[in-house]
Amino acid sequence: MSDYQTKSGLSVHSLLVDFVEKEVLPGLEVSAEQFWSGFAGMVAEHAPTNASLLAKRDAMQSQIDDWHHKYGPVSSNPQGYEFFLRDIGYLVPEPADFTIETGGLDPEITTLCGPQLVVPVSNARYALNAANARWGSLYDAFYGTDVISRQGDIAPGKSYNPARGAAVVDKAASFLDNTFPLSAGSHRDVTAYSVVEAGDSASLEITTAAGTTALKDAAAFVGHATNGGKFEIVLRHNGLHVILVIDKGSVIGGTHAAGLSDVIMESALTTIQDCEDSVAAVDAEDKVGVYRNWLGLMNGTLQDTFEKGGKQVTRKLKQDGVYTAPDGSELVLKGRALLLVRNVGHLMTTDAVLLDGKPIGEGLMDAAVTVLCAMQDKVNSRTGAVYIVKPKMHGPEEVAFACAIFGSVEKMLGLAPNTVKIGIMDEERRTSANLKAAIYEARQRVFFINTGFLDRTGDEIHTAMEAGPVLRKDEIKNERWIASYEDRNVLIGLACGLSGRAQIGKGMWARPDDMAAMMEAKGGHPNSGANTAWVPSPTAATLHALHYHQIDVFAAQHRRHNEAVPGLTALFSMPVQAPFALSREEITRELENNAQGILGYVVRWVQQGVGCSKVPDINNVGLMEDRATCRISSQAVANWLRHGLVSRDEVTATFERMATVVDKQNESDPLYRPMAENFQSVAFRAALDLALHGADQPSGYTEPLLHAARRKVKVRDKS
Ligand SMILES: CC(=O)SCCNC(=O)CCNC(=O)[C@H](O)C(C)(C)COP(=O)(O)OP(=O)(O)OC[C@H]1O[C@@H](n2cnc3c(N)ncnc32)[C@H](O)[C@@H]1OP(=O)(O)O
Ligand SMILES: O=CC(=O)O
Ligand SMILES: [Mg+2]
Repeated sequence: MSDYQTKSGLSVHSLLVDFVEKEVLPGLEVSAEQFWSGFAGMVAEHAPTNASLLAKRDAMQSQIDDWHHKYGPVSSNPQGYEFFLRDIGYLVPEPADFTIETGGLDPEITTLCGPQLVVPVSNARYALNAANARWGSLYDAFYGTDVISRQGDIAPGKSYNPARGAAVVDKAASFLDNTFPLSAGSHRDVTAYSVVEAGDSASLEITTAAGTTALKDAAAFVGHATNGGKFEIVLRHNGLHVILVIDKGSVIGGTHAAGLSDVIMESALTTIQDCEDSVAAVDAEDKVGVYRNWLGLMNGTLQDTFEKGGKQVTRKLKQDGVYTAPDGSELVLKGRALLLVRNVGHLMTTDAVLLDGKPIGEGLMDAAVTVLCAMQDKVNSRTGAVYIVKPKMHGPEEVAFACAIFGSVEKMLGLAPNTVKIGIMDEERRTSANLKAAIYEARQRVFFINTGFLDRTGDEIHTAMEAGPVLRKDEIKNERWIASYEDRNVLIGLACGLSGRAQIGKGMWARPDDMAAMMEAKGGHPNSGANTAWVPSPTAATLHALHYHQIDVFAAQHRRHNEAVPGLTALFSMPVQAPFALSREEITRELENNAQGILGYVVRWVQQGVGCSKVPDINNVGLMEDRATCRISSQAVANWLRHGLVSRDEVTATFERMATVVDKQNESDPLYRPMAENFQSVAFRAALDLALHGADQPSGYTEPLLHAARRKVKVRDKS
């Protein structure tokens, strides 16, 4: 029996047909006929444009390659380079000043500022955790990370260390003193937090050894409730809630004079459920798995049962919190982050659906199916909006194309125009260089712009592949081009009126265990005028939330409003280095570092379908690796190969050597198959090919090789 069924002229994999017809459509006022015929129409309409946009990327890249062959690096003639880019249509005319017009957005997007968590939606356990990461324990975040020293008396140890606990309570008290100062004294000395009712209103009374005091800003007290025997006091600052949990019966509360057992922070205001770079979804089976989780997040039914700490745990979406406001009215606090979904970009195709026997654009399918699932939204947007984050678009034309796709989806599903909002990832060079025009194309539906600096770095290397050898990957980050890219994004966003209307976001913190360093670095994000920034985990969200109490983002945006936007010369200033500026040892070490990262990431992707992993670098620092970070490493090696800093044999030998290191790192994983035993294995070959053939990959993307390898392994494992 064929795996495919004919639906309005498309061949659709039965797994997708069943999912759509049996799991998504029931309960919606969309018939199967309406969905498939609408989908077939939109695929037929958009497939040719999709193909021509991809062809244009390749054509422009080869023109840029030719320019470098003729003139060398950009620095040889910056004005000539810019002129050339205009001439080939890479740079387009800037539109006149305008203000975005998007309506119907939730406050988490427009008026609240806070962390944005990203999670692979394919992993239900993590996806649920990420949705629930709206609220996080500050005590746990302090205790469990290096924001409090892990050395000496306050080291964590195997069981609870009361000295570390005391350091946690002390640090939390400092946060409370800075954010919710008392009229007299310190939160450190509080012996009782009590809600006192007087007539129709209630107030927060605070007692210290010196007597009775209160919050300096009495209006910061916004609610209270008794939940499961714990008394909870809700405070608000910069729009974000903080909950003081009073529980004298608990281990921690029992040691605190006022019984303060935790401080719960409003943490991930928004969470991106990712169908893209943190996910390995290569066929109909995988894609349906991804969509099923997204559906469950939308209709509130997703749950996952797993073992943790020797116990079976079932994780579900959190309910909203209900409190009593000081005036006696009800205060409802949303239990979950506002969920956004990242679709894939315009590049890849999927054989889950065939048109004339050929795979269709995966982005077309993602748009249709993720929006259809979102029509079952019972727990997410209060305005009925659907938030799609669209990655890897090259320039305004591709943004306009994404908007046209969303428009077609709205039409086929009977949704009002502009129900589907777009988050523009500024992560390809042509988008950065034409950002104002790109935002203009989406002005009626844009809900965020953000700097995906990881993909952006990969694209920078790939675009300038022929210009000369690139710097080491950590050095690239410190160059002027990236500072100007970050600044341009904020300043152009402000000029287009995003302040108070949409998010201006910053990128990922890719060292998930280095939270002290994150706290140093990420304060710069709100301070630069970004109202959100990506974090890799719920704990990171709770910690990064502290920054939004320290910094008033709208004031920062106001401060920057009239700052001049850096010009294109700075944006195109990525240097190339003299071929022999590095010692042999430095070259070998960098090559080893890249090889280890690529292998460590790719092997789990290909063998196990894990799209995002924590992989140790050469200094044994755990790095979040996804397709974007892998793009950087593979493009960096490909570039050095192209310019003769390393030879093909050297690259191969290094990958073989590092395979042994990666095998050792994974030795406790029962599902892992060592690579050093067989250098012809699919995983090893895929990793090596990403480097050896990196220069030939479209825009330097990793997914074509990764998908092909994973599909091979899936077929082999099944047979
Ligand atoms: C360039 C880009 O596109 S960046 C965007 C794509 N990247 C991402 O989405 C990164 C998301 N982060 C992750 O996937 C993970 O944090 C990783 C892979 C980096 C590390 O994962 P692990 O090695 O499993 O982390 P670790 O063991 O420290 O922590 C696991 C715990 O943290 C939770 N956790 C970790 N990351 C997340 C997350 N992003 N969302 C929700 N929960 C998370 C897990 O649920 C788990 O808790 P549980 O046992 O209660 O379920
Ligand atoms: O998607 C994010 C990036 O940095 O790339
Ligand atoms: Mg990216």
